Amino acid sequence: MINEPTAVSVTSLTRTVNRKTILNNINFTVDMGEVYGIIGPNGAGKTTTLRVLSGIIIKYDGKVEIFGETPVKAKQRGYISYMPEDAFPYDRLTGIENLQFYARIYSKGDKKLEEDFLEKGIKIASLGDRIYDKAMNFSRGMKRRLIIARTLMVEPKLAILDEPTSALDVESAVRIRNVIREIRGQTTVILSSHNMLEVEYMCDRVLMINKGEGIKIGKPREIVEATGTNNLEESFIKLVGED
Ligand SMILES: Nc1ncnc2c1ncn2[C@@H]1O[C@H](COP(=O)(O)OP(=O)(O)OP(=O)(O)O)[C@@H](O)[C@H]1O
Repeated sequence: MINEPTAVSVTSLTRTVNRKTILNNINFTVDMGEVYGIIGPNGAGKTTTLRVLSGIIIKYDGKVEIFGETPVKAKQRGYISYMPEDAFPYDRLTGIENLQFYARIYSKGDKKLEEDFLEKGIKIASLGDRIYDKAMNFSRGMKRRLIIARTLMVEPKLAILDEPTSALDVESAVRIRNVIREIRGQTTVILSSHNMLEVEYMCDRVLMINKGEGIKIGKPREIVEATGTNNLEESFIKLVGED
């Protein structure tokens, strides 16, 4: 069982590519079981931050610890389940075959665990009988639900979701937001979004970033109150304007 109070700690994270600073001295910590949002406009550095946390980008300055390990070590230990923004299912497999494939890999021969993962995945995907259909016949929202299910069903210590609800219709986005809210407290989740309004609903705390720099950290309601605005979107505009 998970005991550590701090799941993720990021200190002075800086990434420079071809002399261009993409992330500039980013600092934040994520508590166990928290749903943490990294929010900012296009090009702010959200995906880069998540790719560092996932152990995919290994060239950076600063210190990043995931359950006390480097991201690469945490990935090797199977602590992290990462959903890239452009993740897609295997089109030629049915929905359930997609889930079975991952359940088998992550359960490492433990049949009972494999069944548990699959059962959980079916529930999260909530595709009804369509789960027996080939993924190529799914709508964008159905595909995303399948990918989210695949990411979360394996009960990772840390789930990293890049723009989990982007480009989805209202119904699919609401379903996914509810899934994320439901796992709050059980799984530590870090997600990115440029939809600041939905983040208010999903996240315990947020890190606002703009042009590679952290501009505010806090609970959505506290940020809104401190900035004297009506919502996070207005807060962001006010904070960036004051920059
Ligand atoms: N390997 C790279 N080489 C050069 N520039 C890069 C590289 N990776 C990212 N960038 C630039 O760094 C900035 C941040 O990119 P990133 O993808 O992290 O932003 P983002 O906040 O996720 O944006 P979006 O919401 O559009 O996905 C962008 O200006 C991007 O073009």
